[in-house]
Amino acid sequence: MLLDPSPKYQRIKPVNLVDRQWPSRTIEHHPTWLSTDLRDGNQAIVKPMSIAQKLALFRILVERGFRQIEVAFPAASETEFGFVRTLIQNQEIPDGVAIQVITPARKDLILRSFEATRGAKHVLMQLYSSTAPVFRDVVYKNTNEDIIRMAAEHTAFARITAIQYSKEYGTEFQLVYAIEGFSQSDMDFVIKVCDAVKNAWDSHGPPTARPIIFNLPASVECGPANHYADQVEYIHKNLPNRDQCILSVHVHNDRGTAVAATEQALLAGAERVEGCLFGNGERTGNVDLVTVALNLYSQGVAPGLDFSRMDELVQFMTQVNGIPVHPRHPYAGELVYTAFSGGHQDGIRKGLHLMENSTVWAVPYLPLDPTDFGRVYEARINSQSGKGGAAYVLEQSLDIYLPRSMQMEVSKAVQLVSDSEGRELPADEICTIFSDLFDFHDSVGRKAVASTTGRVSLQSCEIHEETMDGVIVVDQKPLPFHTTIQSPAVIKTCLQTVNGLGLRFKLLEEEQRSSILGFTSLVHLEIQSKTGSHGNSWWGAGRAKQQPEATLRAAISAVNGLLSGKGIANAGVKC
Ligand SMILES: CC(=O)SCCNC(=O)CCNC(=O)[C@H](O)C(C)(C)COP(=O)(O)OP(=O)(O)OC[C@H]1O[C@@H](n2cnc3c(N)ncnc32)[C@H](O)[C@@H]1OP(=O)(O)O
Ligand SMILES: CC(C)C(=O)C(=O)O
Repeated sequence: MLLDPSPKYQRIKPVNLVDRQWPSRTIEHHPTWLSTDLRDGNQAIVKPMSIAQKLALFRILVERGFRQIEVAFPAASETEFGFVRTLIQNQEIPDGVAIQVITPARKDLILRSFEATRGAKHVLMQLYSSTAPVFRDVVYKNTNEDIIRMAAEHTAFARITAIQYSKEYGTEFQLVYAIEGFSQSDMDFVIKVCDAVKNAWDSHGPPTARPIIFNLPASVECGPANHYADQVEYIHKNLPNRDQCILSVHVHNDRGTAVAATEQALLAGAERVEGCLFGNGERTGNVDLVTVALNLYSQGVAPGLDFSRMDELVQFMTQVNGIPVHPRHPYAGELVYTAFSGGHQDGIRKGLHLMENSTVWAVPYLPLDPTDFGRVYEARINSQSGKGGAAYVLEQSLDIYLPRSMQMEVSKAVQLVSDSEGRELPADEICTIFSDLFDFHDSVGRKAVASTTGRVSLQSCEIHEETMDGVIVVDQKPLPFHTTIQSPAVIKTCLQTVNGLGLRFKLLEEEQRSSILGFTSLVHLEIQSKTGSHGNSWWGAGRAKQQPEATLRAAISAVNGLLSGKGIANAGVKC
């Protein structure tokens, strides 16, 4: 790299825009979208798509809501030409969907493009030529006058050809004129070219119902997004007959600001956006239509495109383009609805709980609801995670909702493993850690059933209408019991049964919850010394089809935990 890059790289000269309006506007409606996945996306991949692949993608684009689709560069190859023919001959283009094809301003290629579209209903015929000095001097090696003449002549040729093909095949042709290199051009010169194009189109046939679309690309994004918006606003304000034209933008992502440039251009007066799904396309790609659309969605603006089955789309596009979607890609990446860090997990979990009673999305760290796109929020647990993350995993995996002190104990145990082993802990392992820690008895038997290794276990229990009988084994000695089924009575019976151990247990708290999985009980006991002084406390967890059994299992688990030396130091000595 150069210490001083200024002699090599010249700064783009911003347009002199007086009384700029776009910064204080907001976007209220979605633009007209055009997907160029089958053209710009396809011209920039190692193995361009086959006709079958293009057809599958075309159907997906239609299904996801695109009404304008650039399908090919027909003059490029037999495959491109053949694809357009296939679409038309097989009647693949639904009513209301317009196909776009692109051609350079060269008569033979324009003709070939018209030939490809024979018989289609509504065709957007996109011609392109450049107004940028670097193209004029390096590629065309001509003058500004030549550029204007070239644009006008080829537009006139396209108009005459369009009239002829319309007569023969009933096709409605709409002109799209792309000013290649727009953002590197002088804006007054762009206006001259656009004006010449419009005059050529209008003067070579009767008025057309569909307005000309002027496509204003950042063919190479080489200036800041705000400069691009200024350029678009300049055209918007100064183009003659502005109300008879549509302004379209087509931004590449060379500076990584294609989305910002597109959004700002919409504020500045653009009405139509061309781009690709997930930002495919030449070099750094075209603007990502998924991001632009979902940025609107996140502001409460209906985007007119459907991304509700995001993973399917990612999978399809990855396979057809041979280019993966980055795990952190906005809205679509594998990791964008995932939190590893404790603070984020805590905020998201609290937010999701509050959303159960709210309709306005307000979840910290999650700008949108992943379920809108067929995704779910994932808390993934490593050494950066806190209690909220593990608690969320248990809620999702075991349908178990822990009080704060239990969460803290689980978190300590999880942290011990994840930090010492330097790895992520999968949900199953977290369930096992929890089950082992709190001797979780799940007699419903869904997941993670801890085997009872404690001194106390439940051998049998039978629940009648009002009472419960059974046998608790204490140090291998079976002890029958009989109790009413209310929780305090059940816990009391359990504690009386284990009295023979010579220890005193006191009930501190009990929590119950029912769901389709059964009843879940959490019992918090304190162990007390013979003199009655307070010792540590510990929780037990139990689940069963009937509440009294769940409570009994939880009480036994808590006793076992305390007997094995586990304990939260509450108020006194560790027993
Ligand atoms: C910015 C964009 O993405 S535009 C789309 C670009 N996409 C593609 O190029 C994919 C398909 N392209 C092709 O199949 C071929 O390049 C073709 C059929 C268009 C032309 O092929 P060739 O005749 O072999 O020309 P080649 O590609 O080597 O060079 C381009 C020629 O077109 C000229 N040209 C470039 N842009 C334009 C234009 N907008 N209008 C007219 N001529 C142009 C160049 O000056 C050059 O002319 P030259 O041969 O007199 O120097
Ligand atoms: C020709 C236009 C549409 C284009 O693809 C570009 O300039 O990038």
